[in-house]
Amino acid sequence: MAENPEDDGARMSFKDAMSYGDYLSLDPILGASKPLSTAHDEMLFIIQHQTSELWMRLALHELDAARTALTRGDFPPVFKMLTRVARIFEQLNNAWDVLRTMTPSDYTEFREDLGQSSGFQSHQYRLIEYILGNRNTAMMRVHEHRVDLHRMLTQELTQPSLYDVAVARLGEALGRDLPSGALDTPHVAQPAIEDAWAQVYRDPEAQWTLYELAEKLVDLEDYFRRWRFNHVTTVERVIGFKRGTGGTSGVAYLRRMLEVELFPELWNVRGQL
Ligand code: HEM
Ligand SMILES: N[C@@H](CC(=O)c1ccccc1NC=O)C(=O)O
Repeated sequence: MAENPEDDGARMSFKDAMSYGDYLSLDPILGASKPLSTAHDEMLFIIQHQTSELWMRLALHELDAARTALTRGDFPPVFKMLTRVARIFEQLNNAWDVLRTMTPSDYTEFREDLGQSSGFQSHQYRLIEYILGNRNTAMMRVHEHRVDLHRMLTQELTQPSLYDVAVARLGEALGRDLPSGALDTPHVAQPAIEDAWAQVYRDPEAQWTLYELAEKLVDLEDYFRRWRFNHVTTVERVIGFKRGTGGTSGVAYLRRMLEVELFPELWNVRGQL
């Protein structure tokens, strides 16, 4: 006889109680995948982006809380949250395997329907970059028509980045005065910061907590770089060297973005150990 979960005590009526779908707001979530064309692969394209945005939402939640904890010098939760963010990026990196099943022929069927929309206009992606310290304000203009989103980005730039806060903790622990940099420009490598990290790496036992923080940040950037690399490789595979719908040169633009370093001193220091 087939199993009837009711016999095992499962609640079967949700007329008067919150159900799974209620709790997760599945009606709006699932109702939001709305292909514009009849092309079979457009659903894949939409779901891929929507799930990415949900994971980015979680990454932002974690990064913001990590920054708050790091500001008060509470390291253990910071480590836990940064590990989770690296795992989220790993998840996003693995997701490219699904999207790669879409060929150029499949994509061409609906690319025109995308108009001039592009991932370039993802405000959450930009917020992640801003919170990590890559604060290129030129990227904000595409959000001018959305006052609420523009305000979120502007508000992010009023706070020190996660990396700025990490450097502040580093300076404190070593008793050194380290440069703090501007809030509204991308972080630029500073020899004094590199030297401070070098002190940590030369004697990890003496500053174990900062050593662990440094490695968590490197790990995070490592996964982030892999995301950028997977993106540009997928883009080349699917649209070759066509211009992007967002108006950039496409692959050439994305290749330049591969050169962006979030925590440059942490990479540079490796050469001097
Ligand atoms: C077939 C799949 C994809 C293609 C052909 C593609 C293409 C492009 C191109 C050409 C650009 C440059 C901007 C432009 O001119 O449009 C771009 C930027 C971007 N795309 Fe994609 N993309 C794809 C999938 C994805 C996915 C799955 C995401 C995940 C959310 C994503 C997120 C982004 C982001 C965040 C940018 C801005 C990058 C930056 O400014 O550094 N893309 N994409
Ligand atoms: N920039 C892409 C279009 C694209 O990928 C896209 C379009 C709308 C929403 C998300 C997108 N994904 C990433 O850029 C292209 O040029 O084909």
